Amino acid sequence: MEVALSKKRTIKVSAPGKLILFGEHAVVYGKTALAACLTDLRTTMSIERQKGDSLHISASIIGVSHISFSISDILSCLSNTEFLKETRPLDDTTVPVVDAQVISLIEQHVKERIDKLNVEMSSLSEAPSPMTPMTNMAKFAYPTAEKLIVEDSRLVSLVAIIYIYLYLNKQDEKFPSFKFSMSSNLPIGAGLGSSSSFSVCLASCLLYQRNIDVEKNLDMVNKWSFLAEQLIHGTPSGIDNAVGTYGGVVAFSMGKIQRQISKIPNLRILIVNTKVSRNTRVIVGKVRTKHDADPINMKEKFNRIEEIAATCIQHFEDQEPNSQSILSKLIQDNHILLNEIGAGHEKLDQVVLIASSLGYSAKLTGAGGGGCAYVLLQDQDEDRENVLKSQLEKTGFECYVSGIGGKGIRRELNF
Ligand SMILES: Nc1ncnc2c1ncn2[C@@H]1O[C@H](COP(=O)(O)OP(=O)(O)OP(=O)(O)O)[C@@H](O)[C@H]1O
Ligand SMILES: C[C@@](O)(CCO)CC(=O)[O-]
Repeated sequence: MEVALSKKRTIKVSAPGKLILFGEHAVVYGKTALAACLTDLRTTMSIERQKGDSLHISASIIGVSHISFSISDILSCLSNTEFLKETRPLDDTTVPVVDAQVISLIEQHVKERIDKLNVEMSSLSEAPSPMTPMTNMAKFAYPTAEKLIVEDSRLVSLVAIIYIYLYLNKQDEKFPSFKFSMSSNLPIGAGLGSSSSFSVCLASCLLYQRNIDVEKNLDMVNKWSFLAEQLIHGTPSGIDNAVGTYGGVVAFSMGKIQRQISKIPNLRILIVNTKVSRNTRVIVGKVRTKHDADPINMKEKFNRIEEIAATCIQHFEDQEPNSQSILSKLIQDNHILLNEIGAGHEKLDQVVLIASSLGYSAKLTGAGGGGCAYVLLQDQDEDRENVLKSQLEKTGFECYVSGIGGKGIRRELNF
């Protein structure tokens, strides 16, 4: 495989968010889940080659309007590790791994850079801060023996960019200088796969820059985006990045897509954001604690969740003309089970209640604990839908309409 640096100056791609129809959390324990990519909610990223010795990152969506890192500074903070010396040809057999020591050093470097920038900026009166303060100071722990605390939720994305950039370019003598820019119309940390769409874009841009034709090597995108997801989430099942990479509607279990579902009915779905911020890593950890305390009971619930997903897949494949009432029941049952395993939140129940008072079914989607739910809309009853939307919005929720299915990773520039 050709791994020379691309001569193209700018690479631009987009990747979709995802909607888990059935099976979140159970999928982390090897069960089958059903998920679809969100046609109209996407993250876009571009990488531009530039002169010099820096990585410049612009990502207002996560509160970073602009920040730059000197590549030689990053390399010198890793000089006592083996990471840069261990080079392997970049082909589809390379399995990227999370190196806790390297991650820790990069993270420290990122923090120091942010602190330095903040000090510099605060000394300039009236100057806009490059780092918008975030109110939600989520705490993360990496999936290794060595527990690292990252105090700011944007930090992990910067660490992921630097780590995967180094990984994919370390076989060269000279590291290229890039400018990364990203934007998104997905809500962040709301269960719609904002992190996976970011991860898929990051992997694709960096692979394109290595001259790898991403559209012909989706398995590589999936593998490298899974690495970014591990940095952000800890122990993801891989469903989110698989949907973002391959697109469509998929049945996923045991780390891979088992089936692309081609015969999907024309589902009309309303996505409702409770605006309760939460973090997937934390909610997955909470479910894990419950599982470890009572594995038999939790496994039984995961089995029931899997049965729900399997019933839905069967209905889609059989092209049942009257699947609405069956789907409604599956949605209600799955939501109850998600509450029982510890993924619920009172605001999500409020969405379900409002929906059911008007004859609709709804369930949480994604990790839960806040974030989003979806409502299955029915025949075109515009008046009733308008009442539903206005009641949800009056309660303080935000509604989105998006198609499901379609393309995963997509080139946005003809490069
Ligand atoms: N557009 C983006 N650009 C850079 N980083 C992002 C972007 N979107 C998400 N992230 C990273 O992902 C983290 C949020 O991930 P999290 O998994 O909690 O939310 P989610 O992906 O929306 O939810 P879920 O995994 O349940 O679908 C953010 O804190 C940030 O580090
Ligand atoms: C909660 C979860 O099942 C879905 C998050 O979008 C976690 C995962 O599969 O990695």
